[in-house]
Amino acid sequence: MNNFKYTSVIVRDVSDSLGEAALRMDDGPVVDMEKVRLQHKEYVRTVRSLGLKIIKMDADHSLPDSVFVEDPAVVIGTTVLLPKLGHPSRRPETNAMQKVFEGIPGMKIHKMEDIDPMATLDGGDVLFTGQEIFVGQGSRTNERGVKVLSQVFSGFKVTSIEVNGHLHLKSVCTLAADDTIILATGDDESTGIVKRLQSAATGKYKYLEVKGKSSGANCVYIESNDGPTVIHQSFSVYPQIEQAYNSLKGRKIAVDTSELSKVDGCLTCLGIFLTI
Ligand SMILES: CN(C)C(=N)NCCC[C@H](N)C(=O)O
Ligand SMILES: [Zn+2]
Repeated sequence: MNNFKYTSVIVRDVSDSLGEAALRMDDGPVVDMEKVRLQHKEYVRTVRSLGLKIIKMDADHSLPDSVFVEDPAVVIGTTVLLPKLGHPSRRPETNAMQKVFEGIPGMKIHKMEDIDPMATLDGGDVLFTGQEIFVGQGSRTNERGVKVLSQVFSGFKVTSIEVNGHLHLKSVCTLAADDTIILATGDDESTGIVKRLQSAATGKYKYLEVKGKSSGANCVYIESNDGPTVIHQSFSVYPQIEQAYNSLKGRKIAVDTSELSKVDGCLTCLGIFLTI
Protein backbone atom coordinates (compact mmCIF):
# COMPACT_ATOMS: atom_id res chain seq x y z
CA MET A 1 0.00 0.00 0.00
CA ASN A 2 1.36 3.40 -0.87
CA ASN A 3 1.06 5.20 2.40
CA PHE A 4 1.03 8.73 1.01
CA LYS A 5 -0.92 8.42 -2.23
CA TYR A 6 -4.03 10.07 -0.82
CA THR A 7 -7.44 10.00 -2.48
CA SER A 8 -9.34 12.25 -0.11
CA VAL A 9 -8.99 14.58 2.83
CA ILE A 10 -11.32 15.40 5.72
CA VAL A 11 -11.46 19.09 6.61
CA ARG A 12 -13.70 21.12 8.90
CA ASP A 13 -14.80 24.74 8.60
CA VAL A 14 -13.50 27.31 11.07
CA SER A 15 -15.61 27.73 14.20
CA ASP A 16 -16.79 31.29 14.89
CA SER A 17 -15.61 30.88 18.49
CA LEU A 18 -11.99 30.14 17.50
CA GLY A 19 -10.81 33.71 18.02
CA GLU A 20 -12.00 34.16 21.55
CA ALA A 21 -12.00 30.55 22.85
CA ALA A 22 -9.44 28.33 21.06
CA LEU A 23 -6.77 26.84 23.30
CA ARG A 24 -3.40 28.64 23.05
CA MET A 25 -0.06 28.08 24.75
CA ASP A 26 0.61 31.78 25.19
CA ASP A 27 -1.55 34.89 25.20
CA GLY A 28 -0.55 36.74 22.08
CA PRO A 29 -2.21 38.95 19.48
CA VAL A 30 -5.93 38.43 18.86
CA VAL A 31 -6.92 36.29 15.91
CA ASP A 32 -8.18 38.08 12.80
CA MET A 33 -11.17 35.86 12.02
CA GLU A 34 -11.51 37.18 8.48
CA LYS A 35 -7.91 36.27 7.76
CA VAL A 36 -8.25 32.85 9.43
CA ARG A 37 -11.16 31.96 7.18
CA LEU A 38 -9.27 33.12 4.09
CA GLN A 39 -6.16 31.13 5.07
CA HIS A 40 -8.23 28.00 5.74
CA LYS A 41 -10.05 28.45 2.41
CA GLU A 42 -6.67 28.70 0.63
CA TYR A 43 -5.52 25.48 2.34
CA VAL A 44 -8.64 23.63 1.15
CA ARG A 45 -8.29 25.06 -2.38
CA THR A 46 -4.66 23.89 -2.44
CA VAL A 47 -5.35 20.26 -1.42
CA ARG A 48 -8.28 20.15 -3.83
CA SER A 49 -5.96 21.37 -6.61
CA LEU A 50 -3.90 18.20 -6.04
CA GLY A 51 -6.87 16.12 -7.13
CA LEU A 52 -7.99 15.04 -3.66
CA LYS A 53 -11.68 14.59 -2.85
CA ILE A 54 -12.67 16.97 -0.05
CA ILE A 55 -14.83 15.55 2.75
CA LYS A 56 -15.95 18.74 4.47
CA MET A 57 -17.39 18.77 7.96
CA ASP A 58 -19.62 21.66 9.02
CA ALA A 59 -18.26 24.10 11.56
CA ASP A 60 -19.36 23.58 15.15
CA HIS A 61 -19.39 26.99 16.76
CA SER A 62 -19.49 25.44 20.24
CA LEU A 63 -16.11 23.74 19.58
CA PRO A 64 -13.52 26.49 19.04
CA ASP A 65 -10.63 24.10 18.13
CA SER A 66 -12.59 21.79 15.84
CA VAL A 67 -10.91 23.08 12.66
CA PHE A 68 -7.83 21.13 13.81
CA VAL A 69 -9.19 17.79 12.61
CA GLU A 70 -5.80 16.05 12.82
CA ASP A 71 -6.14 15.63 16.58
CA PRO A 72 -9.43 13.68 16.90
CA ALA A 73 -8.44 10.94 14.42
CA VAL A 74 -5.38 8.82 13.52
CA VAL A 75 -5.71 6.98 10.20
CA ILE A 76 -3.43 4.45 8.50
CA GLY A 77 -4.98 2.63 5.56
CA THR A 78 -8.47 1.48 6.56
CA THR A 79 -7.78 1.60 10.30
CA VAL A 80 -8.84 4.66 12.27
CA LEU A 81 -8.27 5.36 15.97
CA LEU A 82 -10.56 7.95 17.51
CA PRO A 83 -8.51 9.11 20.49
CA LYS A 84 -9.77 10.63 23.71
CA LEU A 85 -8.32 14.13 23.27
CA GLY A 86 -5.86 15.38 25.84
CA HIS A 87 -7.71 18.59 26.65
CA PRO A 88 -11.26 18.08 28.03
CA SER A 89 -12.67 21.05 26.08
CA ARG A 90 -11.92 19.23 22.80
CA ARG A 91 -13.35 15.80 23.68
CA PRO A 92 -16.82 16.44 22.19
CA GLU A 93 -15.12 16.70 18.76
CA THR A 94 -15.00 12.89 18.67
CA ASN A 95 -18.77 12.56 18.14
CA ALA A 96 -18.93 14.23 14.72
CA MET A 97 -15.62 12.60 13.73
CA GLN A 98 -17.02 9.14 14.51
CA LYS A 99 -20.06 9.85 12.31
CA VAL A 100 -17.81 10.81 9.38
CA PHE A 101 -15.88 7.54 9.57
CA GLU A 102 -19.04 5.49 10.02
CA GLY A 103 -20.07 6.92 6.66
CA ILE A 104 -16.89 5.75 4.89
CA PRO A 105 -17.23 2.10 3.73
CA GLY A 106 -14.49 -0.29 4.85
CA MET A 107 -13.04 1.79 7.69
CA LYS A 108 -12.22 -0.18 10.85
CA ILE A 109 -13.01 2.21 13.73
CA HIS A 110 -11.37 1.91 17.18
CA LYS A 111 -12.46 4.23 19.98
CA MET A 112 -9.77 4.87 22.59
CA GLU A 113 -12.46 5.57 25.24
CA ASP A 114 -13.75 1.99 24.83
CA ILE A 115 -10.28 0.44 25.05
CA ASP A 116 -8.91 2.38 28.04
CA PRO A 117 -10.92 5.30 29.50
CA MET A 118 -7.78 6.63 31.21
CA ALA A 119 -5.82 6.90 27.96
CA THR A 120 -5.52 10.24 26.12
CA LEU A 121 -3.88 11.22 22.81
CA ASP A 122 -3.94 13.97 20.18
CA GLY A 123 -3.35 13.06 16.53
CA GLY A 124 -0.88 15.95 16.35
CA ASP A 125 1.45 13.78 18.43
CA VAL A 126 1.45 10.91 15.91
CA LEU A 127 4.10 10.97 13.16
CA PHE A 128 3.70 8.02 10.75
CA THR A 129 6.68 7.74 8.39
CA GLY A 130 5.47 4.72 6.37
CA GLN A 131 8.15 2.63 8.14
CA GLU A 132 7.24 3.20 11.79
CA ILE A 133 5.21 5.44 14.12
CA PHE A 134 6.68 8.06 16.44
CA VAL A 135 4.32 9.38 19.11
CA GLY A 136 4.91 12.42 21.29
CA GLN A 137 4.20 11.95 24.99
CA GLY A 138 3.51 15.26 26.66
CA SER A 139 0.70 17.58 27.69
CA ARG A 140 -1.95 15.86 25.54
CA THR A 141 -0.82 12.28 25.07
CA ASN A 142 -0.18 10.02 28.05
CA GLU A 143 1.53 6.62 28.39
CA ARG A 144 -1.79 4.76 28.25
CA GLY A 145 -2.65 6.61 25.05
CA VAL A 146 0.65 5.39 23.55
CA LYS A 147 -0.22 1.83 24.62
CA VAL A 148 -3.64 1.96 22.94
CA LEU A 149 -2.06 3.41 19.79
CA SER A 150 0.44 0.51 19.70
CA GLN A 151 -2.37 -2.04 20.09
CA VAL A 152 -4.51 -0.53 17.34
CA PHE A 153 -1.59 -0.11 14.89
CA SER A 154 0.16 -3.32 15.95
CA GLY A 155 1.65 -3.78 12.46
CA PHE A 156 4.10 -0.92 13.05
CA LYS A 157 6.84 -0.23 15.55
CA VAL A 158 5.61 2.55 17.84
CA THR A 159 8.20 4.69 19.66
CA SER A 160 7.23 7.30 22.21
CA ILE A 161 9.21 10.55 22.30
CA GLU A 162 9.00 12.88 25.28
CA VAL A 163 7.64 16.29 24.17
CA ASN A 164 8.18 19.38 26.32
CA GLY A 165 7.86 23.08 25.64
CA HIS A 166 5.79 22.47 22.49
CA LEU A 167 2.20 21.41 21.98
CA HIS A 168 2.69 18.26 19.86
CA LEU A 169 5.44 16.14 18.33
CA LYS A 170 4.41 17.45 14.90
CA SER A 171 4.81 21.01 16.12
CA VAL A 172 8.55 20.37 15.67
CA CYS A 173 8.96 17.61 13.07
CA THR A 174 7.06 16.08 10.15
CA LEU A 175 7.60 13.97 7.03
CA ALA A 176 8.75 16.04 4.03
CA ALA A 177 9.30 13.05 1.66
CA ASP A 178 8.89 9.30 1.99
CA ASP A 179 12.47 9.08 3.32
CA THR A 180 12.95 12.59 4.76
CA ILE A 181 12.01 14.02 8.15
CA ILE A 182 12.17 17.78 8.63
CA LEU A 183 13.25 18.88 12.11
CA ALA A 184 12.99 22.19 13.97
CA THR A 185 16.17 23.04 15.87
CA GLY A 186 15.44 26.70 16.57
CA ASP A 187 15.03 26.32 20.33
CA ASP A 188 16.39 24.04 23.07
CA GLU A 189 13.15 22.09 23.54
CA SER A 190 12.63 21.32 19.84
CA THR A 191 16.30 20.39 19.49
CA GLY A 192 15.92 17.98 22.43
CA ILE A 193 12.76 16.41 20.99
CA VAL A 194 14.19 15.87 17.50
CA LYS A 195 17.47 14.48 18.88
CA ARG A 196 15.47 11.93 20.88
CA LEU A 197 13.56 11.00 17.73
CA GLN A 198 16.73 10.60 15.66
CA SER A 199 18.38 8.36 18.23
CA ALA A 200 15.24 6.21 18.56
CA ALA A 201 14.55 5.86 14.82
CA THR A 202 14.94 2.39 13.29
CA GLY A 203 13.98 3.44 9.75
CA LYS A 204 16.55 4.94 7.38
CA TYR A 205 15.83 8.66 6.94
CA LYS A 206 17.38 11.81 5.58
CA TYR A 207 17.04 14.66 8.06
CA LEU A 208 16.52 18.31 7.16
CA GLU A 209 16.99 20.84 9.96
CA VAL A 210 15.32 24.26 10.02
CA LYS A 211 15.92 27.14 12.42
CA GLY A 212 13.47 29.85 13.43
CA LYS A 213 9.89 29.30 14.70
CA SER A 214 9.47 25.55 15.09
CA SER A 215 6.23 25.41 13.07
CA GLY A 216 8.41 26.01 10.01
CA ALA A 217 9.10 22.26 10.27
CA ASN A 218 5.40 21.41 9.99
CA CYS A 219 4.52 20.47 6.41
CA VAL A 220 2.20 18.11 4.51
CA TYR A 221 3.75 15.49 2.20
CA ILE A 222 1.44 14.12 -0.50
CA GLU A 223 2.12 11.65 -3.30
CA SER A 224 -0.20 11.83 -6.30
CA ASN A 225 -0.16 10.55 -9.87
CA ASP A 226 2.08 13.38 -10.96
CA GLY A 227 4.68 12.86 -8.21
CA PRO A 228 5.38 14.23 -4.73
CA THR A 229 4.13 17.54 -3.35
CA VAL A 230 5.01 19.31 -0.11
CA ILE A 231 2.73 21.98 1.30
CA HIS A 232 4.87 24.22 3.52
CA GLN A 233 4.66 27.52 5.36
CA SER A 234 5.33 30.66 3.36
CA PHE A 235 9.00 31.64 3.06
CA SER A 236 8.15 35.30 3.69
CA VAL A 237 6.82 34.38 7.15
CA TYR A 238 9.49 31.68 7.73
CA PRO A 239 12.60 32.90 5.84
CA GLN A 240 14.93 30.30 7.43
CA ILE A 241 13.09 27.31 5.92
CA GLU A 242 13.45 28.21 2.22
CA GLN A 243 16.74 26.42 1.59
CA ALA A 244 15.61 23.17 3.27
CA TYR A 245 12.31 22.94 1.39
CA ASN A 246 13.87 23.91 -1.93
CA SER A 247 16.25 20.97 -1.55
CA LEU A 248 13.27 18.58 -1.76
CA LYS A 249 12.22 16.88 -5.02
CA GLY A 250 8.79 17.51 -6.50
CA ARG A 251 6.33 20.35 -6.20
CA LYS A 252 6.39 22.77 -3.31
CA ILE A 253 3.34 24.86 -2.49
CA ALA A 254 3.29 27.55 0.18
CA VAL A 255 0.18 27.98 2.29
CA ASP A 256 0.24 30.64 4.99
CA THR A 257 -1.36 29.57 8.28
CA SER A 258 0.20 32.40 10.30
CA GLU A 259 -3.18 33.42 11.74
CA LEU A 260 -3.95 29.90 12.97
CA SER A 261 -0.48 29.68 14.48
CA LYS A 262 -1.61 32.28 17.03
CA VAL A 263 -3.63 29.42 18.57
CA ASP A 264 -0.86 26.86 17.93
CA GLY A 265 -2.33 25.57 14.71
CA CYS A 266 -0.21 24.61 11.71
CA LEU A 267 -0.49 22.77 8.37
CA THR A 268 -0.83 19.10 9.36
CA CYS A 269 -3.61 20.03 11.82
CA LEU A 270 -6.03 21.01 9.09
CA GLY A 271 -6.59 17.71 7.29
CA ILE A 272 -7.01 13.96 7.74
CA PHE A 273 -5.64 12.29 4.60
CA LEU A 274 -7.11 8.99 3.40
CA THR A 275 -5.62 6.47 0.98
CA ILE A 276 -8.78 4.43 0.52
C1 LIG B 1 0.34 19.51 15.02
N1 LIG B 1 -0.58 20.36 15.77
C2 LIG B 1 0.02 21.50 16.43
C3 LIG B 1 -1.91 19.96 15.88
N2 LIG B 1 -2.22 18.90 15.35
N3 LIG B 1 -2.89 20.58 16.59
C4 LIG B 1 -2.99 21.99 16.92
C5 LIG B 1 -4.10 22.19 17.92
C6 LIG B 1 -4.20 23.62 18.40
C7 LIG B 1 -5.32 23.83 19.38
N4 LIG B 1 -5.45 25.27 19.71
C8 LIG B 1 -5.06 23.04 20.67
O1 LIG B 1 -4.38 23.58 21.53
O2 LIG B 1 -5.54 21.90 20.79
ZN1 LIG C 1 -0.66 21.49 14.17
